[in-house]
Formats: sequence, structure tokens, C-alpha cells
Amino acid sequence: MDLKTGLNSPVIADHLPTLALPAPVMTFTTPTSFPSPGLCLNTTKKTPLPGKIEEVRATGWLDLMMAASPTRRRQIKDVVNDTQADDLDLQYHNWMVDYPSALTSFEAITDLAGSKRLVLFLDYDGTLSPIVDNPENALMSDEMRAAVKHVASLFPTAIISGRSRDKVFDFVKLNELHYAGSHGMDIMGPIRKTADSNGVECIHSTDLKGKEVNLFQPASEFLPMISEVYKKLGESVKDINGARMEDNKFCVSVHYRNVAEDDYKKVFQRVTAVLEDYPCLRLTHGRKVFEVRPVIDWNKGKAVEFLLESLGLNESEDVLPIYVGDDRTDEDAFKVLKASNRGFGILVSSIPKESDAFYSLRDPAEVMEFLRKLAQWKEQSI
Ligand SMILES: O=P(O)(O)OC[C@H]1O[C@H](O[C@H]2O[C@H](CO)[C@@H](O)[C@H](O)[C@H]2O)[C@H](O)[C@@H](O)[C@@H]1O
Repeated sequence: MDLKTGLNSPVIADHLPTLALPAPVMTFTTPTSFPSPGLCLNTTKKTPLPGKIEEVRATGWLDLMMAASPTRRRQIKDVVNDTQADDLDLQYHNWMVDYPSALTSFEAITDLAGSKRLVLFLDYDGTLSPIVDNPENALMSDEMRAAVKHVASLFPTAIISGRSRDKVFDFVKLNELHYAGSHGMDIMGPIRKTADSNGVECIHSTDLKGKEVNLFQPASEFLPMISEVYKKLGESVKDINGARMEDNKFCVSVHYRNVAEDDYKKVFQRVTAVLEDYPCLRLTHGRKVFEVRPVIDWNKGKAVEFLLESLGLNESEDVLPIYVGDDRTDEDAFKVLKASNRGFGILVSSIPKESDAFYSLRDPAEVMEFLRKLAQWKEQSI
């Protein structure tokens, strides 16, 4: 079995790299040294790669596209027989040895939390709302909203999403939370309580209720480029049935969930052709979606660190951050918590996946149960 490609393997490894087109601008290591888009504008157009290499690259991405957000057991019960379905269950249960359920391990989690201050980071799509065909319809249920509101009244809570911050707020509609949109490139957080140690510049602003907040937008210089590429990508995929664009402010999503598999390659080729002219932008891959974003050293993991610092909780030993997410981009946050050894990630997945998370939950319904249990535990211990 090849665990890395996911071929013949129960484990989906969707950690493939960002698009491997040669780019003159690499990622940067400090938050203050973001590349200016101007640095990338005058680069000469790259010589097209020999057909064969292009083909290999396209094929690698094609496998990824096929494997992305694979069909869940309950959806495939009509197309596989009972034995195959039982096999899938067995694979899932074996996988859970490495990624135990956060529900069945709840006591271990609260033992670890003890008297520490718990901080919650939540992804949106696939975590608080189920994955649906039309991204505009990814509504959060009232029960989930109530569960999130309840935990947010007990623990500092933030939502970190790939969507634009405004869009995710429209879905969630809760003022008690902090919000980071565009994969953390648009953060509205509390006024920083600690000294600004790494020189990250924020704009003081007010939220809808007039409360003072900090706005952090490390990719603001890229806005004109992002809106230009949004238009070009839209033009280039408009004849592909089912392809859908989404403007996430500092990044762009090209959805192919509703595209026929025969057209996947076309989507990939059209997107990469447009990006040939934008070495300052990179392509990543989520659940049946391509995400185009600036090449800056900023991601959901950095957003977690930033928010912890803003909350004055970054240096404290007494803090237990928990991040719940379902997607490849959430892995950056899982990694940060794992590396700092002070909190952990919970991967939301109904299929086995390699992850830097510590625990797992099967779907948003289990996420809601977990949030309710956390609130109940906290209230009992007050
Ligand atoms: O970080 P997230 O909040 O998880 O955002 C990642 C992407 O989520 C959305 O797309 C995904 O959910 C859609 C609705 O269920 C689904 O139709 C799509 O196939 C999924 O990829 C969002 O629409 C994207 O823009 C985000 O990048």
C-alpha cells in the first residue's frame, strides 16, 4: 500500500505540496518580511515545461482531485457491498487507535485541562457546518450556533476559516467570538494585551457593535492582484460545467465539487495556466476546491499564535489551546500546537487521514456534542 499517495490505501494523504510551478519568490520566515506583490510583477514569463513533465504534474494533481473529500460510508452504501462497507468501518476503527475520539477520550482531555485556561479555535466548513454542494448553502444549524455561543461564553473562542471574514460572520452571526478569515490573513481580534514583540502591524478599528478591535491583514498589498486573478480565473473556467468561483477577499476558491470527473483535468490546467503569470500567488488544494493565495509566510497556524498573543495568552503555561478542523489548511494549526506541546488539534473526519491532530471527531454532529460536553464540564467545575 502506498500511504503517501492514498492509492490502494485507506489513508488519504492530502498533504501534497503547493503547486510545483517554479516560482522566483519563496515563502518568508518572519511575519514582518512579507513580499510585496510589486516584487513579482516584472518577472519574465516562465518557459513552458516539457509536455511530459506537465502531464506527470497534472496526473499527480488529478489523483488528488479524485481523492479530495471522498465519499463517506453512509453515502456509498448504495454503491459498495456490505463487506466493503464493513472493511471501511474496520479501517476507520484501526485509524482511531492513532487518533482517538475526542468524545470517548473526553475525561483524558478534561484531566489534561485541569485548571488551565482553555482556548478554542474552530474551523468553519466541514467542522461547524456540513459539506454541501453549494458553498452559499453551508449554513450552520441553530443548535450548532447555540453550542458555539455557549462555549464562547465560557472560553475565549475564535473561528479561523478559509472564507472571507465577512462571509463567515454572516454564517455564524455571533458577536462573542473572534474571527479570522482568508486562512488567517484577515483577523479581527482583541486589542493586544501584550507588547507587540514581533513588530506585526495592526490597524485599530471598531466592530459592528462599536467595540475597539485590532485588524490584522498581512496580505493587504495583494488585494488588487487577487481581484484581478479572480476575474481571470472566472473567465477561464466559465465554460466548464459546475465550476464555481468564490471570492474570499485575500484568496480565491475555484470549486470543482459539481464538475464531472472527466473535466477535472481541464479545471486544473485552466487554473495553472492563469497562475503562470502570477509567481506571487500559490495554489493549494482543499475539499474539492483549489485555493489561490499570496505567497506569504502566514497560515492558520500563524493566526492561532497571533490570536493567543492578542489575548495575552501566548506565554502562559496555564493555557490549553484546542483547534478543531477538517481540512488540509487546518494542519498548519495542528502543527503549531503539536510543536509547542501545549495544546492539541482535533481532526474532523469520517475517513482515515494522516494528520498532526491528536484526537478525532467524525463529523460536525460530533463537534457539536464535544462543544456541549466542554460547556457542561466547565459549568460543573465553576
Ligand atoms: O477553512 P474553511 O472554513 O474550512 O474553508 C475552506 C473552504 O471551505 C468552503 O468550501 C468547502 O465547503 C463547501 C460548502 O460545504 C463545499 O461546497 C466545498 O466543496 C468545500 O471545499 C469554502 O466555500 C471555500 O471557499 C473555503 O476555501
